[in-house]
Amino acid sequence: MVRKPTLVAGVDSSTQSCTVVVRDAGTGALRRTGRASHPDGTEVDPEVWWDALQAAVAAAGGLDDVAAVSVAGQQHGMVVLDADGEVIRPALLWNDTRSARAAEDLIAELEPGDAHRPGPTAADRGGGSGRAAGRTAGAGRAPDRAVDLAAGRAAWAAATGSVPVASFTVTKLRWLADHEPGNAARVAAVALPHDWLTWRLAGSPGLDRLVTDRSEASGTGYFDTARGTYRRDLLGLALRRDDAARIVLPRVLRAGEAAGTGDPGLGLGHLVLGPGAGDNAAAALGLGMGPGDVAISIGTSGVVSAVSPHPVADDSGMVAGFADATGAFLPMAVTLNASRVLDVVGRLLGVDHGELSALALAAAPGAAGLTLVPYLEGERTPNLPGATGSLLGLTLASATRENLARAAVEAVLCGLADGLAALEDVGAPVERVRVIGGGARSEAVRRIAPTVLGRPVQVPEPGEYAADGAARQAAWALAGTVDPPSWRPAPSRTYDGEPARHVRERYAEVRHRHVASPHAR
Ligand SMILES: Nc1ncnc2c1ncn2[C@@H]1O[C@H](COP(=O)(O)OP(=O)(O)O)[C@@H](O)[C@H]1O
Ligand SMILES: O=C(CO)[C@@H](O)[C@H](O)COP(=O)(O)O
Repeated sequence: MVRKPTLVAGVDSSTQSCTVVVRDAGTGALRRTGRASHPDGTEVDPEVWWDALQAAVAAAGGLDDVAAVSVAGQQHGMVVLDADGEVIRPALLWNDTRSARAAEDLIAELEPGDAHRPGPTAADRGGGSGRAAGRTAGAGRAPDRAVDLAAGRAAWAAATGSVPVASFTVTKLRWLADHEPGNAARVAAVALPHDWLTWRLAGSPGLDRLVTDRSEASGTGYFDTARGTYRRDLLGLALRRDDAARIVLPRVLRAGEAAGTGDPGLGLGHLVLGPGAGDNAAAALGLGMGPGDVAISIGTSGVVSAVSPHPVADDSGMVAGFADATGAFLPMAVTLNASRVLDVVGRLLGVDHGELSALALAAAPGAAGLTLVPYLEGERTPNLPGATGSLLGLTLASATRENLARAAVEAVLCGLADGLAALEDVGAPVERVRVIGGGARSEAVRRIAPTVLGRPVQVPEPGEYAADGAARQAAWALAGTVDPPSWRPAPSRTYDGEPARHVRERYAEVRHRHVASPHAR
């Protein structure tokens, strides 16, 4: 009798869509996929993610014959739950910049003495001491602008591994406290998109059954990434609550640790649930990344991430010191403007992605001096949440469709090249660079990337690497082994090209002038 292979599923609940892959647990071979769209917007009712997940599962042929599932998701989104487990308000996503001012306030409020708080925090024991915790109790204190922001940035980097920006959960919680104090007072638990979806798959049991993993916890802004412990004093500081010890935070599972089983009431009782991960950490697992490997993901966000055996803490805020899904670290630089820049320029030109790519490749490097500063949604790296975009260098000669298409591709890649340089500056090992995400489907992106980055890039065959990583994690949780299963890495093609230094130099100069100008904001 031929034994049926064991199947596992991986979910990627990303900004624009939900993707499900079903793979062979032993070999990693792809069996089925399904996809459903998410709505536009930076404020979303989590229920739509649940609906999309179910639609994507159905499109992937269901989970009846699947033994384990794990969920990867867009990072940082604030899902606040009341004591009954009900969502208090729509989630604020990673690309919602309304909490930019809150980020600045929080930076100003943390002092160097608050950075280290080893072991269980005072707040964990139900009390509060020290300056940060004291300010928690003294909720409402206006931030002192005289406090040195540089010292605050250093204190946050030392405390959590990252300097908070509007994307981080901690700043969204401060925004909630300042703008919706009634909602902030009702918060009984804070989850991230993937934590919440895993909890829903388990049947929405008690809040104490919420789980997460290091990669996600490290993106909250209230987790000490190097030590692997929550900083409840920072949670209380953000929410202006002195009872932060009572707020439920998802239990942080070990890499590969099972999160229990699915809900029998939903027909999922046979499923082992994996711990899940942030989408970038899941993609690293899906690509089989190790130290020296870098992934450049061109999705809604532009992400440059590298696996590092050591934690990273960058005071400048260019690099976020996150964790990965295997027990190591995943420092990353993240831009807000990536694939959507190509989408919008394609729309302006009235062309689809293929035609946009052909136009860009028909122009010369540097687009005859036409340079796009692509801050169409503000920007996160560098931290310019209020910035706008700009197109400079228009002349009778440069104003062509080809040059505009090229300027868009070069702009996205220049932002990512700056991120790669920032990772190298903080000592992240950089040996092999791979380009993934929806934007990597563009021939122009693939061919122009090595010229802008100044090094060859590998482009794995088009795939759903975050969902694949989640599937590998599901197989890992099912096997209960120390290491994840060995799956054959996806074949990739190497792209190389003559470095075009002038493109980055011109971009840097134009960007600098634009950001300094009063018209930029
Ligand atoms: N051939 C292509 N060229 C450029 N961009 C593309 C192409 N195909 C898809 N995209 C873009 O990629 C994005 C989706 O990529 P994805 O990595 O799934 O994003 P996310 O994870 O943020 O949801 C969309 O903005 C889409 O328009
Ligand atoms: O905020 C970050 C990482 O810090 C983003 O990378 C989100 O995780 C969203 O990812 P995509 O939907 O663009 O893949």
